[in-house]
Amino acid sequence: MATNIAEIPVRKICCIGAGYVGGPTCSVLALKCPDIQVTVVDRNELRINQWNSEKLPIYEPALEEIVKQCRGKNLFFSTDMVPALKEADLIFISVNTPTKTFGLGKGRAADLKFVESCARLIAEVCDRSKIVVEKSTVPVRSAASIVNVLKANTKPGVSYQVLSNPEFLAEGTAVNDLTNPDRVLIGGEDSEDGKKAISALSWVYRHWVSADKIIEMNTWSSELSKLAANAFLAQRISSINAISAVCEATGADVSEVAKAIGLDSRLGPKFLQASVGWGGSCFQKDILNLVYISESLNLTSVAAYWQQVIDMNEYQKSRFGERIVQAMFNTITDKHIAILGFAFKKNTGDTRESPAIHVAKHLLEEGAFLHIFDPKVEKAQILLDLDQLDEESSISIHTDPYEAAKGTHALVVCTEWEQFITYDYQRMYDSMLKPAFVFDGRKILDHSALAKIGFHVETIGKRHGQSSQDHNWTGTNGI
Ligand SMILES: NC(=O)C1=CN([C@@H]2O[C@H](COP(=O)(O)OP(=O)(O)OC[C@H]3O[C@@H](n4cnc5c(N)ncnc54)[C@H](O)[C@@H]3O)[C@@H](O)[C@H]2O)C=CC1
Ligand SMILES: O=C(O)[C@H]1O[C@H](OP(=O)(O)OP(=O)(O)OC[C@H]2O[C@@H](n3ccc(=O)[nH]c3=O)[C@H](O)[C@@H]2O)[C@H](O)[C@@H](O)[C@@H]1O
Repeated sequence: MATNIAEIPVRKICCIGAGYVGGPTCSVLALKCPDIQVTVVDRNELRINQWNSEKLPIYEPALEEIVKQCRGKNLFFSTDMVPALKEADLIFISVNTPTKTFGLGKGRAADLKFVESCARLIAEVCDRSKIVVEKSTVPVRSAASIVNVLKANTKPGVSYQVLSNPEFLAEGTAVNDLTNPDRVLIGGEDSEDGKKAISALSWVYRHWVSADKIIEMNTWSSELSKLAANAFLAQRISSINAISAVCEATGADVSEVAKAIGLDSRLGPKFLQASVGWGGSCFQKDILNLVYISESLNLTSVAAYWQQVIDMNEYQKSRFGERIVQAMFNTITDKHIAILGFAFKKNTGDTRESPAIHVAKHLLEEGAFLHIFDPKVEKAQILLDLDQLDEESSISIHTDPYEAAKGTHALVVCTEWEQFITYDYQRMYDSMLKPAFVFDGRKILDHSALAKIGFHVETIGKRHGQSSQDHNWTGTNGI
């Protein structure tokens, strides 16, 4: 007889995918739910070995302590997927959903092959009913495909409920975001079994999240909300970055403009930090996915609107690289440049879609030698990102920022690491070639202090050498 979903108590959870989402999410889940056994499985043996070792595969503040506290008690990492899936009452699918690199939708659509292979494996091995939760970010209506694959391969007497439960954590603050989420979305089928499955997952979150933050909705709304949230966040940064270009051309200061905008309570101050451009594994791929979905639905104006958010980001990254060359007398051939920060943001070692990659490649193409320092990114990763596996001659990777700066013509800040703010820039200046430049792509340094030392300073959204009352510029409209 088929097990009814209503009869499934959640005692054991299995999560497929031990990445930036699966690892931290399940670690916090295990910490907050001592009555639930959580097993994170992955086919990548190296990654699983790292989760079981002293040095975790990813860096996230406070994560190591949680893993150490729960691992071996109610938190397990394993490559042995079949028993973990068979035993679980609830399964999270938390695998990567990258942009397709070939075939229909190449360069834009999300590749769901990993999600589909999880659904196939679940149906093949499980002999009792389960709740399957889509944690990965997926195109709207993906749950329907998962249901189809499960139904077509299900063993007799077994049934599934598929829920959408997108993740909103940001890297570098994952533990805090998971512990204190703004909201938890749970999308499910509008049926009795669907509602029971939603209640079961809701019960898991209720161990530490208050009921008012757990939002139940239809599956498609939940899937689309995730793509929309990322698109809105990236759009805000692209918007302030677009304004930064206007500031540089007019004498306005983007920090002052951002402050003024953010004080409007309807807009709020967050995600208005102008930068060298946004990076990370998800904004680009999720917006491309939204563009592709819109085009597929013949919503061409909608597609063009969101595409512009990406185009503006490309423009910003290129603009910064060009500005470095221009300021250094229009040539950087054979010049030595130190790059401070290679991760896509502070407090992570992740370099996926990092703007630093774009800037570094631009400088290399112009013939510069790069001296790169990042507190958390491994040397091998930087060389891989810059396609420099065989030939290292134009790049040196440093473990000390002062060594990276020594003998260079310029410092280029690509990541907003807090320790960069308090470095001894006089010491760096003394060891550099003159004139010595600073290009602050994150607007984190004290520019007047740097100018006093003798640096030529350039930053985003502000003219070089501009005083706050410089009103001499005359715009093209004569004002
Ligand atoms: N990185 C982030 O901050 C966030 C990511 N997301 C979404 O979460 C999903 C996962 O992202 P990440 O954790 O960053 O990816 P990731 O690449 O770090 O980890 C995914 C893991 O899944 C494993 N995997 C893939 N197919 C598998 C299979 N068939 N069987 C077993 N293991 C398999 C891979 O080996 C990899 O270790 C994506 O859809 C992403 O868009 C959502 C919110 C935040
Ligand atoms: O789906 C995802 O992967 C996640 O994507 C982002 O998180 P993440 O990419 O980890 O980091 P963010 O803090 O959003 O930063 C993204 C990029 O924007 C840049 N940024 C951010 C804020 C800002 O004001 N200016 C700015 O340039 C950051 O430096 C970084 O390069 C979202 O913030 C998460 O909610 C979401 O879950």
